[in-house]
Amino acid sequence: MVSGGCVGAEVEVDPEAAAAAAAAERDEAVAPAPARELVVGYALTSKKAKSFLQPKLRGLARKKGILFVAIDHKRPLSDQGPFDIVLHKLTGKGWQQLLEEYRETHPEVTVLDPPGAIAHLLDRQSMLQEVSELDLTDRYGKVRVPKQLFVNTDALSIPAAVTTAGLSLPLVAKPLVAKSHELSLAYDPTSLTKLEPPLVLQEFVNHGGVMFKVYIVGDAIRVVRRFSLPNVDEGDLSNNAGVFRFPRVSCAAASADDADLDPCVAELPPRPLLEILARELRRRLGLRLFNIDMIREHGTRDRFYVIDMNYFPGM
Ligand SMILES: Nc1ncnc2c1ncn2[C@@H]1O[C@H](COP(=O)(O)OP(=O)(O)OP(=O)(O)O)[C@@H](O)[C@H]1O
Ligand SMILES: O=P(O)(O)O[C@H]1[C@H](OP(=O)(O)O)[C@@H](OP(=O)(O)O)[C@@H](O)[C@@H](O)[C@@H]1OP(=O)(O)O
Ligand SMILES: [Mg+2]
Ligand SMILES: [Mg+2]
Repeated sequence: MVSGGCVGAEVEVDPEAAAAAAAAERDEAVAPAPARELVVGYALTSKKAKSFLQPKLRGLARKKGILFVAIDHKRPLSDQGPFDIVLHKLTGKGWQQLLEEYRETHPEVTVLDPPGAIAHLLDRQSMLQEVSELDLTDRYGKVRVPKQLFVNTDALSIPAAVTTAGLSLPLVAKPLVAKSHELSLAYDPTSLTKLEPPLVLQEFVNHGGVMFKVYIVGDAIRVVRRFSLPNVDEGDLSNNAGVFRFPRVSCAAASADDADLDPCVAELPPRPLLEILARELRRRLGLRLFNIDMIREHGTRDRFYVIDMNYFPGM
């Protein structure tokens, strides 16, 4: 290993690492070169390209014969490439149309994922529909969606609409557009009239302040714990009035993987349950690259709720 990051710093060589590097070089020399490079065209914002295409990933990919090539999203894709895979997370209408045309004329290219399927996750009204229809119950647990209501009327009519729909306070108010992360918590009927539709109101489910982020990449599943909002009790309900805004909570939340947590709260959802859920959602949504935010209802072992899904999230 080489220590000292700045130019002119003294370089110290770790003999073990140097030997390993030399061995790897030898292996590379004798290993057969990949038959052909796999070209992955990517259309991402510069922020996303930076967070996703880190040097380590590029290096690993190169070793496996995978090359990442930036796509110019303003030019027809047929004039670029050729690509084996197109990886994208841009939302403009012009881009969507270019991509659809390309999909029709290039069925041999894997587009990750079809724009129509992604659109389903970009709207919080349709986002959780498949989880709700799946209504998964097996011997490992149940997976539900919190009761929710889409609101696109005058804010003054929200309390009545909430009563009619049978939703209980507190409610999490989420902007309809999933790219917006300006969420809030409303404890009382009056604060509901201060919200700004269009939005989705979701019953707040107590879950002990820990959530599970389940990442799905094709057949692979990875789960991590993150801190989340704490439980709300009866006292909080009677003592709090107003709208509590909590923008970008998931970005602020630290990983809860190494924390000293109550095991009943921290236990990861059972793997077989996640496998069925991921397989079914992949099939029903037609997506291969997304994540599911899950919580366990506090005081239960096996009742889970899906509260959010994101296309091509930060991994
Ligand atoms: N129904 C709910 N019950 C309890 N807590 C919730 C509920 N919905 C959201 N939360 C809490 O609020 C956080 C943000 O909600 P959500 O994940 O829907 O927002 P988001 O802005 O789409 O997040 P992301 O950055 O993951 O896209 C969750 O991570 C969780 O801590
Ligand atoms: O950059 P992007 O637009 O993809 O931002 C995504 C972000 O990933 P990044 O870390 O790669 O930026 C993710 O963050 P972490 O959960 O990993 O903290 C997550 O918040 C997604 O919900 C965001 O996607 P969006 O909901 O806005 O589409
Ligand atoms: Mg989320
Ligand atoms: Mg989200």
